[in-house]
Amino acid sequence: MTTTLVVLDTTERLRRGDRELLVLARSLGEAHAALPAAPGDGLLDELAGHGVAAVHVPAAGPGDRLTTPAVALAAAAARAGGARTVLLPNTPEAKDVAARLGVRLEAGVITDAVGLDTDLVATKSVLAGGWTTRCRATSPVLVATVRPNSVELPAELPTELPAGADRPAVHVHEVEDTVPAARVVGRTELPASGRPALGEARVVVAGGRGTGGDFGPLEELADVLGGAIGASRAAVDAGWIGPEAQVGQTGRTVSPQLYVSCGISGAVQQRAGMQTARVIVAVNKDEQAPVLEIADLGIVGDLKKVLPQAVEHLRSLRG
Ligand SMILES: Cc1cc2nc3c(=O)[nH]c(=O)nc-3n(C[C@H](O)[C@H](O)[C@H](O)COP(=O)(O)OP(=O)(O)OC[C@H]3O[C@@H](n4cnc5c(N)ncnc54)[C@H](O)[C@@H]3O)c2cc1C
Repeated sequence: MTTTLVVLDTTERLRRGDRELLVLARSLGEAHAALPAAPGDGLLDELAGHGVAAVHVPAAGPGDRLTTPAVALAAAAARAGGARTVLLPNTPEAKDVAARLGVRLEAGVITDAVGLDTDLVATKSVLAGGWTTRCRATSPVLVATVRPNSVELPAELPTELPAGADRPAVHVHEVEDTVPAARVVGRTELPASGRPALGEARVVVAGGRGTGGDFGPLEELADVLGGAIGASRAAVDAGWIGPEAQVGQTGRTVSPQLYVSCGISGAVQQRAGMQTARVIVAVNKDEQAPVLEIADLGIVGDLKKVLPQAVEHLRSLRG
């Protein structure tokens, strides 16, 4: 049975994106996980529930160094476990780890995957989302970063140790990390919005110049749907919303189940960040807007009228 190593950056609970990687790893064979520090029993139980056979941790925590500790650990864990595939999230930090890990393991690296089949053929959305391609590494080891919301999760998600199951074996690695690295000199917490993180949200409601700067109706819709708020660059440049909300070529890439585009024309740079959404709903008052070419459902109308109606309808459906 081949082994797949999943590189996670949590030591507490699994997030949805972590679970997707673990489900994908199990579909390929035996799953191992690399964690930045020793996990608590709760996390070990969750990992056991996902069928993880072994957990790899460093003898010393990551300290204030960026990237290189994770690379050193993942390389040691991949070698020790004989991993054929290493899976990581699709975050900028994890892509940085993936690139360096590819060098260390002499592995082919595939980023932005939206699927990976049992023959290790990855599906990618490329050229600003205009093409879907399939590719495969010719090296013995594959390192891949996978976009969130690419893997269907089972309806029942294990959160505790299944009856009769053992906790995964924990392997501690003395990793030598002598490579020069950037150091963390300070941290600023983003204010909590109560909404899911944009990169992992299953629903994204995004606004552009057409909002005129009023994101209130979008926030109401996002809250009814349990979604995150995104934005076009025009909205960010206008100062209506922070840059962390920007979706597109120079912003975040999102791949939610549902992307509701509101008052966004659908320029190619915006599409680059959202075209792999499973369902795209666009609200635009211009029936010629390019976004309507890629929308599964297009609503031609003023978002200030359409969105409150949608919110009212959704609320009435939920009683
Ligand atoms: C190098 C580069 C990188 C870029 N990166 C990004 C990026 O990462 N993300 C990004 O988004 N853009 C990016 N852009 C900018 C991109 O080209 C567009 O300029 C931008 O996406 C336009 O934003 P918008 O659709 O909100 O605004 P507009 O293009 O002005 O569109 C506004 C839309 O709102 C509609 N509208 C107006 N009023 C209403 C209303 N009341 N109700 C409903 N609809 C209404 C209009 O019909 C129109 O379609 C980049 C550009 C460059 C050159």
